[in-house]
Amino acid sequence: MGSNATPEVPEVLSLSKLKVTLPQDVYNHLARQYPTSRGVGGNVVEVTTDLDNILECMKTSPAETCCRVNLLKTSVDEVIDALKTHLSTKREKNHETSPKQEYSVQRHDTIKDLVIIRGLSSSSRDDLFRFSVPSGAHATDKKELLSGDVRRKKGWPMSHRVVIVDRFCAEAVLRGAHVFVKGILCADAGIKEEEEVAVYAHLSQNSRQVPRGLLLEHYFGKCAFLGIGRSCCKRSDYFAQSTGLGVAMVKLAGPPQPPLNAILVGKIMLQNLPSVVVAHALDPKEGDVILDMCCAPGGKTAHVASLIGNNGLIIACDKGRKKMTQAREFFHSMGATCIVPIAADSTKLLLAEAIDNAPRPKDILESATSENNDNILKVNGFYPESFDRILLDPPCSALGLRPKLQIDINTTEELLKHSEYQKQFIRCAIPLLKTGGTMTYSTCTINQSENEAIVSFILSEFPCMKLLPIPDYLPGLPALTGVGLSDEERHMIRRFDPCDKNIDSMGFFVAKFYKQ
Ligand SMILES: C[S@@+](CC[C@H](N)C(=O)[O-])C[C@H]1O[C@@H](n2cnc3c(N)ncnc32)[C@H](O)[C@@H]1O
Repeated sequence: MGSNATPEVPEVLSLSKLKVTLPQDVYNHLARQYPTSRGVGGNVVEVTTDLDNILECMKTSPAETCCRVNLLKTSVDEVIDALKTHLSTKREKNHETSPKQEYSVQRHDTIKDLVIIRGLSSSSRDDLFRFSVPSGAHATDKKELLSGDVRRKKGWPMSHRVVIVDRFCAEAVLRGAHVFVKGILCADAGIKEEEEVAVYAHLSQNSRQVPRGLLLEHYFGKCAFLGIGRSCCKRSDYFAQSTGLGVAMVKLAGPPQPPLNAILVGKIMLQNLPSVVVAHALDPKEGDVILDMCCAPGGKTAHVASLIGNNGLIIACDKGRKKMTQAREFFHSMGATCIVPIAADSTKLLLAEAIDNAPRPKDILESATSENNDNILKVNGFYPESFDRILLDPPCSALGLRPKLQIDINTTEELLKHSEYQKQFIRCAIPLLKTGGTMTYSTCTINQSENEAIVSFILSEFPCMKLLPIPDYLPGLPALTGVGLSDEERHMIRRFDPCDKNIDSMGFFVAKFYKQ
């Protein structure tokens, strides 16, 4: 930098001041999809929304935590009792109460295996940014920090030393995780074990990288305040170790998240509400032969097994072999014995035209072997008309996931590529489905071209496929207008907006089809 250049200063923001942005053409593409209101139908309510509201809500986690109860191992009542006891017990040793956060634990109004946990204090603690928190026993020795006016001018707190984490770590923290050392990029000098620190998320601008281990005075990036935590080790250990806890979060700038780590393992699964809606929309029956085409990490597959009490056959497929070995472990931990994991490209699972006496899925599995001694069967595919139900939850732009502090999509073409890939799964799924069978399609994106436009594609390209109404007891909004779906069709679908005041959840889409 030349001597006349303005010295760089970091951009230090509170979560409420942070704006999640999109490249202009992506913004325009999405903004065109959002009319100002949608109709009312069943338990579906009218909503006025726009893309800016959605982007604003994306920064924080949903205020409610959803625990899906694994009915294979426990009951909803047992889970509610255990969660109430757990959340009312002091956890000072783990730094998790200061002051103690109260939570309500309730059965969901209409979904039989869902328990909702909600923090009872104000939903957001962005005010912490002003550092009005009283200095506790572990507060920083302020004298050490008051040395520089520079520090104040740069916008760093005078009351706490600072730790800056990468974005992925930051998003996990806003969902209730602690900071693991490998997520820490930069920290003030002199941080001691047990010291209270202010934690920030680094948001890279123009792909600007921050080398791990940087001292705070050398940091000039853009960052947002996440909350206050207690350091689990001294500063040098952050960067000397590759695993372990770096900072235990004490107060979050976003909605409080209940501490549920390692609680009721195998008996509950933390899932977002719309993800729970998917298996209920599929409505599996005992004895069904079901294909889950994109199953990893496996939350929805395990849910389907829970709903049929292991009485049926679920073939769970994902392209990644490693993902499938992990999914197999997960299914085992959930007691989901009716799931057979396979690793394959689901867009290529369709074998030749229907043949007389074609082997059924069960026969194909019985004659398959595992190539790598990892119990993942090698299967080349299945014959047409093989499955009673198909669950298709394909890769998508994930523009509904929360919290999201930054969006990685650069062009509209990237969005359009997702929908082309989704169509490949559909072209394979429909012949594999039995006549009279049903298919549930879901994504975790708000992008209409991967949602409503895919429904239109299925209805126009495959006359054998009809939309089926998702039952009224399952919450959600109707589909967007603009891609030729009738009002009746839009109300058969469930869409979830991140900014919906009635269901504070992530962006999601679920549609169900019948093959006639
Ligand atoms: C949205 S995720 C599925 C999440 C999963 N249904 C759940 O609830 O845990 C999409 C998955 O599709 C997988 N995938 C991508 N391309 C695939 C392909 N051609 N065949 C099978 N799986 C694929 C990815 O590996 C990823 O795990």
